Amino acid sequence: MKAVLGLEDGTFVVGSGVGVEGICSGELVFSTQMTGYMEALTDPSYAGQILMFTYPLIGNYGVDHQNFESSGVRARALVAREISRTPTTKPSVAEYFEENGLLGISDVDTRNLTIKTRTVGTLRASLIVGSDDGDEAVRCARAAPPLSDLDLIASVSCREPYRISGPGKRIAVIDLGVKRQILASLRQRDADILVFPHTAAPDEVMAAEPDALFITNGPGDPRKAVDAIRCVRELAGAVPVIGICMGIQVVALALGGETYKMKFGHRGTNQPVRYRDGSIAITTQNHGFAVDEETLPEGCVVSYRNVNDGTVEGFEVPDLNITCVQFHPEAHGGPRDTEMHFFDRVYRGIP
Ligand SMILES: NC(=O)CC[C@H](N)C(=O)O
Repeated sequence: MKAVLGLEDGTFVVGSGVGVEGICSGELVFSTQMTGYMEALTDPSYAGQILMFTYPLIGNYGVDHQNFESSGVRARALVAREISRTPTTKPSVAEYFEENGLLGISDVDTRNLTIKTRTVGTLRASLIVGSDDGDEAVRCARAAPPLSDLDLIASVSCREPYRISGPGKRIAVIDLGVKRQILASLRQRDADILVFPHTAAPDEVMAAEPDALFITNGPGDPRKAVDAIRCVRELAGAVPVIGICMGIQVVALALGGETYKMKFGHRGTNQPVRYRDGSIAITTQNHGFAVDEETLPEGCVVSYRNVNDGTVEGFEVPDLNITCVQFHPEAHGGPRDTEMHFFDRVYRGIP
Protein backbone atom coordinates (compact mmCIF):
# COMPACT_ATOMS: atom_id res chain seq x y z
CA MET A 1 0.00 0.00 0.00
CA LYS A 2 1.29 3.44 -0.94
CA ALA A 3 1.35 6.47 1.29
CA VAL A 4 2.37 10.08 0.85
CA LEU A 5 3.49 12.71 3.34
CA GLY A 6 3.09 16.32 2.23
CA LEU A 7 4.52 19.38 3.97
CA GLU A 8 3.25 22.95 4.02
CA ASP A 9 6.41 24.13 2.18
CA GLY A 10 5.36 22.14 -0.90
CA THR A 11 7.62 19.09 -0.40
CA PHE A 12 6.17 15.59 -0.45
CA VAL A 13 7.60 12.09 -0.09
CA VAL A 14 6.04 8.82 -1.20
CA GLY A 15 6.58 5.67 0.84
CA SER A 16 4.89 2.52 2.12
CA GLY A 17 1.63 2.80 4.05
CA VAL A 18 1.50 1.51 7.62
CA GLY A 19 -1.80 0.69 9.34
CA VAL A 20 -5.02 1.54 7.55
CA GLU A 21 -6.06 3.81 4.68
CA GLY A 22 -6.90 7.34 5.72
CA ILE A 23 -5.74 10.90 6.04
CA CYS A 24 -4.54 13.02 8.94
CA SER A 25 -2.74 16.29 9.53
CA GLY A 26 -0.56 17.71 12.26
CA GLU A 27 2.81 19.20 13.05
CA LEU A 28 5.68 16.97 11.87
CA VAL A 29 8.16 16.54 14.73
CA PHE A 30 11.23 14.34 15.05
CA SER A 31 12.57 12.34 17.96
CA THR A 32 16.18 11.16 18.18
CA GLN A 33 15.48 8.26 20.54
CA MET A 34 16.84 4.86 19.48
CA THR A 35 14.41 2.80 21.57
CA GLY A 36 11.19 3.48 23.43
CA TYR A 37 9.11 4.00 20.29
CA MET A 38 5.88 2.77 21.94
CA GLU A 39 6.44 4.96 25.02
CA ALA A 40 6.71 7.93 22.66
CA LEU A 41 3.78 7.03 20.39
CA THR A 42 1.50 6.56 23.43
CA ASP A 43 2.74 9.70 25.24
CA PRO A 44 -0.33 12.01 25.36
CA SER A 45 2.00 15.02 24.86
CA TYR A 46 2.27 13.97 21.19
CA ALA A 47 -1.48 14.46 20.56
CA GLY A 48 -1.91 16.62 17.45
CA GLN A 49 1.57 15.80 16.12
CA ILE A 50 2.95 13.43 13.49
CA LEU A 51 5.90 11.67 15.10
CA MET A 52 8.98 10.85 13.02
CA PHE A 53 11.85 8.75 14.37
CA THR A 54 15.34 9.66 13.19
CA TYR A 55 16.71 6.24 14.19
CA PRO A 56 16.66 4.27 10.93
CA LEU A 57 14.99 1.10 12.25
CA ILE A 58 12.14 1.00 14.74
CA GLY A 59 9.85 -1.78 15.91
CA ASN A 60 12.51 -4.47 16.38
CA TYR A 61 11.00 -5.59 19.71
CA GLY A 62 7.36 -5.25 18.62
CA VAL A 63 4.53 -3.85 20.71
CA ASP A 64 4.29 -4.58 24.44
CA HIS A 65 1.51 -2.88 26.42
CA GLN A 66 3.81 -2.68 29.44
CA ASN A 67 5.64 0.11 27.64
CA PHE A 68 2.51 2.21 27.05
CA GLU A 69 2.30 5.67 28.61
CA SER A 70 -1.50 5.78 28.08
CA SER A 71 -4.15 3.38 26.79
CA GLY A 72 -3.09 3.67 23.14
CA VAL A 73 -1.26 5.62 20.46
CA ARG A 74 -1.74 9.37 20.94
CA ALA A 75 0.49 10.69 18.14
CA ARG A 76 -1.57 11.41 15.00
CA ALA A 77 0.72 9.29 12.81
CA LEU A 78 4.09 7.57 12.61
CA VAL A 79 6.91 8.30 10.15
CA ALA A 80 9.86 5.88 9.97
CA ARG A 81 12.74 4.96 7.68
CA GLU A 82 12.16 1.24 8.24
CA ILE A 83 9.86 -0.79 10.48
CA SER A 84 11.01 -4.25 11.52
CA ARG A 85 9.02 -7.08 9.95
CA THR A 86 10.59 -9.68 12.23
CA PRO A 87 10.34 -8.29 15.76
CA THR A 88 11.27 -10.35 18.80
CA THR A 89 7.73 -9.90 20.20
CA LYS A 90 4.35 -9.89 18.47
CA PRO A 91 2.44 -7.96 17.32
CA SER A 92 4.75 -5.95 15.10
CA VAL A 93 4.29 -2.18 14.94
CA ALA A 94 2.70 -2.58 11.49
CA GLU A 95 0.25 -5.22 12.77
CA TYR A 96 -0.64 -3.10 15.79
CA PHE A 97 -1.26 -0.07 13.59
CA GLU A 98 -3.52 -2.10 11.30
CA GLU A 99 -5.49 -3.70 14.15
CA ASN A 100 -6.03 -0.34 15.81
CA GLY A 101 -6.92 1.74 12.75
CA LEU A 102 -3.78 3.89 12.97
CA LEU A 103 -1.85 5.69 10.22
CA GLY A 104 1.84 5.65 9.36
CA ILE A 105 4.39 5.75 6.58
CA SER A 106 7.74 3.97 6.23
CA ASP A 107 10.50 3.69 3.63
CA VAL A 108 10.96 7.45 3.44
CA ASP A 109 14.13 9.50 3.84
CA THR A 110 13.69 10.60 7.47
CA ARG A 111 17.20 12.08 7.50
CA ASN A 112 16.28 14.55 4.77
CA LEU A 113 12.95 15.43 6.46
CA THR A 114 14.78 16.00 9.75
CA ILE A 115 17.40 18.25 8.15
CA LYS A 116 14.58 20.25 6.57
CA THR A 117 12.77 20.57 9.93
CA ARG A 118 15.97 21.66 11.67
CA THR A 119 16.71 24.19 8.90
CA VAL A 120 13.31 25.84 8.39
CA GLY A 121 11.58 24.92 11.66
CA THR A 122 8.65 22.65 12.47
CA LEU A 123 6.20 22.32 9.57
CA ARG A 124 2.57 21.26 9.29
CA ALA A 125 2.15 18.02 7.38
CA SER A 126 -0.53 15.69 6.05
CA LEU A 127 -0.26 11.95 5.64
CA ILE A 128 -2.46 10.09 3.20
CA VAL A 129 -2.26 6.30 3.50
CA GLY A 130 -3.53 4.54 0.37
CA SER A 131 -2.54 7.29 -2.08
CA ASP A 132 0.52 8.83 -3.69
CA ASP A 133 -1.13 12.14 -4.55
CA GLY A 134 1.55 14.53 -3.29
CA ASP A 135 -0.28 17.69 -4.41
CA GLU A 136 -3.33 16.70 -2.37
CA ALA A 137 -1.15 15.98 0.69
CA VAL A 138 0.52 19.41 0.37
CA ARG A 139 -2.90 21.09 0.00
CA CYS A 140 -4.15 19.37 3.17
CA ALA A 141 -0.98 20.30 5.09
CA ARG A 142 -1.48 23.96 4.16
CA ALA A 143 -5.14 23.83 5.24
CA ALA A 144 -4.31 22.28 8.64
CA PRO A 145 -4.57 24.59 11.67
CA PRO A 146 -1.37 25.44 13.52
CA LEU A 147 -0.75 23.43 16.71
CA SER A 148 -1.27 26.48 18.93
CA ASP A 149 -4.87 26.80 17.70
CA LEU A 150 -5.79 23.27 18.79
CA ASP A 151 -7.54 22.38 22.06
CA LEU A 152 -5.79 19.09 22.73
CA ILE A 153 -5.70 18.84 26.52
CA ALA A 154 -9.39 17.92 26.90
CA SER A 155 -8.87 14.92 24.59
CA VAL A 156 -6.21 13.38 26.84
CA SER A 157 -7.09 14.54 30.39
CA CYS A 158 -9.22 12.28 32.63
CA ARG A 159 -12.96 13.04 32.76
CA GLU A 160 -13.48 12.41 36.49
CA PRO A 161 -11.12 12.65 39.46
CA TYR A 162 -9.62 9.36 40.69
CA ARG A 163 -7.36 8.23 43.49
CA ILE A 164 -4.36 5.92 43.74
CA SER A 165 -4.17 5.48 47.49
CA GLY A 166 -0.86 5.35 49.29
CA PRO A 167 0.41 5.77 52.85
CA GLY A 168 2.60 8.79 52.01
CA LYS A 169 2.17 12.45 51.20
CA ARG A 170 -0.99 13.46 49.38
CA ILE A 171 -0.32 14.82 45.89
CA ALA A 172 -3.04 16.57 43.87
CA VAL A 173 -2.19 15.91 40.24
CA ILE A 174 -3.71 18.14 37.55
CA ASP A 175 -3.93 15.79 34.57
CA LEU A 176 -3.09 17.59 31.32
CA GLY A 177 -2.37 14.20 29.70
CA VAL A 178 -0.27 12.48 32.34
CA LYS A 179 2.24 9.79 31.38
CA ARG A 180 1.68 6.59 33.37
CA GLN A 181 5.29 6.50 34.47
CA ILE A 182 4.91 9.83 36.29
CA LEU A 183 2.14 8.33 38.43
CA ALA A 184 4.23 5.15 38.87
CA SER A 185 7.22 7.21 40.02
CA LEU A 186 5.04 8.94 42.65
CA ARG A 187 3.49 5.61 43.68
CA GLN A 188 6.96 4.09 44.15
CA ARG A 189 7.53 6.79 46.77
CA ASP A 190 4.28 5.83 48.57
CA ALA A 191 2.41 8.97 47.53
CA ASP A 192 -1.34 9.20 48.06
CA ILE A 193 -2.28 10.37 44.57
CA LEU A 194 -5.45 12.30 43.69
CA VAL A 195 -5.76 12.91 39.97
CA PHE A 196 -7.98 15.79 38.82
CA PRO A 197 -9.25 16.63 35.31
CA HIS A 198 -7.62 19.64 33.64
CA THR A 199 -10.68 21.76 34.50
CA ALA A 200 -10.33 21.36 38.28
CA ALA A 201 -10.97 24.57 40.23
CA PRO A 202 -8.56 25.72 42.97
CA ASP A 203 -11.11 25.21 45.81
CA GLU A 204 -11.91 21.70 44.55
CA VAL A 205 -8.19 20.86 44.69
CA MET A 206 -7.75 22.41 48.15
CA ALA A 207 -10.81 20.56 49.49
CA ALA A 208 -8.73 17.38 49.13
CA GLU A 209 -6.18 18.86 51.56
CA PRO A 210 -3.13 18.05 49.42
CA ASP A 211 0.45 18.26 50.65
CA ALA A 212 1.53 19.33 47.16
CA LEU A 213 0.11 20.30 43.78
CA PHE A 214 1.56 18.53 40.73
CA ILE A 215 1.11 19.78 37.13
CA THR A 216 1.75 17.14 34.46
CA ASN A 217 3.02 16.97 30.91
CA GLY A 218 0.51 17.64 28.13
CA PRO A 219 -0.01 18.31 24.41
CA GLY A 220 -0.03 21.55 22.43
CA ASP A 221 0.50 25.14 23.51
CA PRO A 222 0.69 25.58 27.29
CA ARG A 223 -1.32 28.80 27.04
CA LYS A 224 -4.34 26.56 26.36
CA ALA A 225 -4.06 25.11 29.90
CA VAL A 226 -6.09 28.02 31.30
CA ASP A 227 -7.62 26.23 34.31
CA ALA A 228 -4.30 24.75 35.42
CA ILE A 229 -2.67 28.18 35.09
CA ARG A 230 -5.42 29.60 37.32
CA CYS A 231 -4.94 26.82 39.89
CA VAL A 232 -1.22 27.51 40.17
CA ARG A 233 -1.74 31.28 40.27
CA GLU A 234 -4.21 30.96 43.15
CA LEU A 235 -2.52 28.16 45.08
CA ALA A 236 1.21 28.94 44.78
CA GLY A 237 2.44 29.81 48.24
CA ALA A 238 -0.44 27.97 49.95
CA VAL A 239 0.85 24.55 48.87
CA PRO A 240 4.15 23.34 47.31
CA VAL A 241 3.95 23.17 43.49
CA ILE A 242 5.76 20.60 41.32
CA GLY A 243 5.74 20.59 37.51
CA ILE A 244 7.04 18.41 34.71
CA CYS A 245 7.21 19.51 31.05
CA MET A 246 3.91 21.29 30.32
CA GLY A 247 3.86 21.62 34.11
CA ILE A 248 6.88 23.96 34.15
CA GLN A 249 5.37 26.00 31.32
CA VAL A 250 2.05 26.32 33.19
CA VAL A 251 3.88 27.41 36.36
CA ALA A 252 5.88 30.01 34.41
CA LEU A 253 2.68 31.40 32.87
CA ALA A 254 0.93 31.44 36.25
CA LEU A 255 3.78 33.47 37.76
CA GLY A 256 3.47 36.07 34.99
CA GLY A 257 6.25 34.68 32.81
CA GLU A 258 5.98 33.75 29.14
CA THR A 259 6.53 30.71 26.94
CA TYR A 260 7.51 30.65 23.27
CA LYS A 261 7.45 28.12 20.44
CA MET A 262 10.90 26.70 19.69
CA LYS A 263 12.21 26.32 16.15
CA PHE A 264 12.05 22.51 16.24
CA GLY A 265 11.99 21.53 19.94
CA HIS A 266 13.77 18.85 21.93
CA ARG A 267 12.58 15.27 21.51
CA GLY A 268 14.58 12.19 22.35
CA THR A 269 16.19 10.24 25.14
CA ASN A 270 19.64 11.80 24.77
CA GLN A 271 19.20 15.47 25.70
CA PRO A 272 21.98 16.75 27.98
CA VAL A 273 21.14 19.19 30.79
CA ARG A 274 23.45 20.99 33.20
CA TYR A 275 22.37 21.32 36.83
CA ARG A 276 23.28 24.53 38.60
CA ASP A 277 26.12 22.75 40.47
CA GLY A 278 27.77 22.08 37.09
CA SER A 279 26.92 18.38 36.86
CA ILE A 280 25.53 17.03 33.59
CA ALA A 281 22.69 14.54 33.19
CA ILE A 282 21.28 12.89 30.08
CA THR A 283 17.48 13.20 29.97
CA THR A 284 14.38 12.23 28.06
CA GLN A 285 12.60 15.19 26.53
CA ASN A 286 9.57 15.96 24.42
CA HIS A 287 8.78 19.62 24.10
CA GLY A 288 8.27 22.21 21.39
CA PHE A 289 7.64 25.18 23.69
CA ALA A 290 10.01 26.62 26.26
CA VAL A 291 10.01 29.03 29.19
CA ASP A 292 11.33 32.49 28.33
CA GLU A 293 13.96 33.10 31.00
CA GLU A 294 13.86 36.89 30.59
CA THR A 295 10.20 36.97 31.64
CA LEU A 296 10.54 34.93 34.85
CA PRO A 297 9.76 37.05 37.90
CA GLU A 298 12.20 37.77 40.70
CA GLY A 299 12.64 34.86 43.07
CA CYS A 300 12.86 32.23 40.29
CA VAL A 301 16.18 30.39 40.17
CA VAL A 302 17.04 28.53 36.95
CA SER A 303 18.16 25.07 38.11
CA TYR A 304 18.82 23.26 34.81
CA ARG A 305 19.79 24.36 31.30
CA ASN A 306 19.94 22.44 28.06
CA VAL A 307 23.61 21.94 27.18
CA ASN A 308 22.98 22.19 23.43
CA ASP A 309 21.16 25.53 23.31
CA GLY A 310 21.19 26.97 26.84
CA THR A 311 17.38 27.03 27.17
CA VAL A 312 15.66 26.70 30.55
CA GLU A 313 15.19 23.05 31.58
CA GLY A 314 14.19 23.67 35.18
CA PHE A 315 13.53 26.40 37.71
CA GLU A 316 12.70 26.70 41.39
CA VAL A 317 11.07 29.37 43.50
CA PRO A 318 12.40 28.66 47.00
CA ASP A 319 10.12 31.21 48.72
CA LEU A 320 6.99 29.59 47.27
CA ASN A 321 8.26 25.99 47.43
CA ILE A 322 7.99 25.52 43.65
CA THR A 323 10.16 22.98 41.80
CA CYS A 324 9.74 22.21 38.12
CA VAL A 325 11.59 20.70 35.20
CA GLN A 326 11.12 20.76 31.45
CA PHE A 327 12.65 17.32 30.87
CA HIS A 328 11.15 13.98 31.93
CA PRO A 329 12.77 12.63 35.13
CA GLU A 330 10.43 9.62 35.00
CA ALA A 331 12.40 8.66 31.85
CA HIS A 332 10.15 6.14 30.22
CA GLY A 333 11.92 5.33 28.00
CA GLY A 334 15.31 6.78 28.46
CA PRO A 335 18.15 7.29 30.90
CA ARG A 336 17.34 7.45 34.61
CA ASP A 337 20.03 10.01 35.48
CA THR A 338 17.56 12.47 37.02
CA GLU A 339 14.87 10.16 38.43
CA MET A 340 16.30 9.87 41.95
CA HIS A 341 17.48 13.43 41.93
CA PHE A 342 14.11 14.86 41.02
CA PHE A 343 11.50 12.56 42.54
CA ASP A 344 13.34 11.74 45.79
CA ARG A 345 14.46 15.30 46.43
CA VAL A 346 11.11 16.83 45.56
CA TYR A 347 9.03 14.23 47.39
CA ARG A 348 11.17 14.40 50.54
CA GLY A 349 11.07 18.19 50.36
CA ILE A 350 7.28 18.35 50.71
CA PRO A 351 6.61 19.52 54.29
N1 LIG B 1 5.71 16.77 27.08
C1 LIG B 1 5.09 17.93 27.32
O1 LIG B 1 4.47 18.14 28.36
C2 LIG B 1 5.12 18.93 26.21
C3 LIG B 1 4.60 20.29 26.58
C4 LIG B 1 4.22 21.12 25.37
N2 LIG B 1 3.14 20.48 24.66
C5 LIG B 1 5.42 21.30 24.46
O2 LIG B 1 5.46 20.75 23.39
O3 LIG B 1 6.34 22.01 24.82
